[in-house]
Amino acid sequence: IKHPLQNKWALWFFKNDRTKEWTANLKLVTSFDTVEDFWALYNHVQKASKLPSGCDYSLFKDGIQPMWEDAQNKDGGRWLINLNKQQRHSDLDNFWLETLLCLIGESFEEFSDDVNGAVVNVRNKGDKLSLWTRDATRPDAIMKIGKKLKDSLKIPIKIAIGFQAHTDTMTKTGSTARDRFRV
Ligand SMILES: CN(C)c1nc(=O)c2c([nH]1)N([C@@H]1O[C@H](COP(=O)(O)OP(=O)(O)O)[C@@H](O)[C@H]1O)CN2C
Repeated sequence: IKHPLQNKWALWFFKNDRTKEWTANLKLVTSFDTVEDFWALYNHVQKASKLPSGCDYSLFKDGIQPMWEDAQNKDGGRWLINLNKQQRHSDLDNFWLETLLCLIGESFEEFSDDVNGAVVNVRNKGDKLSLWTRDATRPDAIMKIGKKLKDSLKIPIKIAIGFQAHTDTMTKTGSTARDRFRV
C-alpha cells in the first residue's frame, strides 16, 4: 500500500496570460495524499527553473485556494524569499523541492497547522519563494516557521527574510509590503 500523508495537498499552476484576469490564469493541476503520488506528480511536471517567466507553482492544503482572498489566507501572511538571477540555476529547484518536502512532511511540527501552503514565482526580475501561514497575529508560530524554513533551505544566518501580512501586500504601492517579522 502507499504511504499516507498527514494532509491532502493540491498543486496549482499559474500561467501569465495578460488577456485574462488573474484568477482565470490559476489552474488546479491535481491533489494527492500519499508519498508515492507526490513523487509521481513531482517527477511528471516541469521544473520551476524551466518555466516561462510569469508562471507560478503553488502547493496548498486541499480546500485552500492559493490566493489572498481565501477565508484561510485572508488573515495570514507569507515568509518571502527573494532570489537573485543566478539563483534560478543554483538554488531555485532545490529550494522549491525542499519547501515541498517540509510541507508534506509536516516539518513545522506543532505549528504545521498554521501552514497553508507555498508559492514559487518565476520572474525575470528575480524568482521568489514564499511560505503562507494562516494568521499574521501569531508571532510564536510565525517565527518558529520562518526559522525552520531558513534552516531547511540552508539560507545563511546573515541573510534576513521577511514576513508580510497579505493585507499589506494587497494594498502595497511600492515593490514589497513592510515586514511584520524578520528572521
Ligand atoms: C483575486 N485576485 C485578483 C488576486 N488574488 C491573489 O491572491 C493575487 C493576485 N490577485 N495577484 C495579482 O498578481 C499581481 C502580481 O503579483 P505576484 O505575486 O505574481 O508578483 P509579481 O508582481 O508578478 O512579482 C498582483 O499585483 C495582483 O494583481 C497576486 N496574488 C497572490
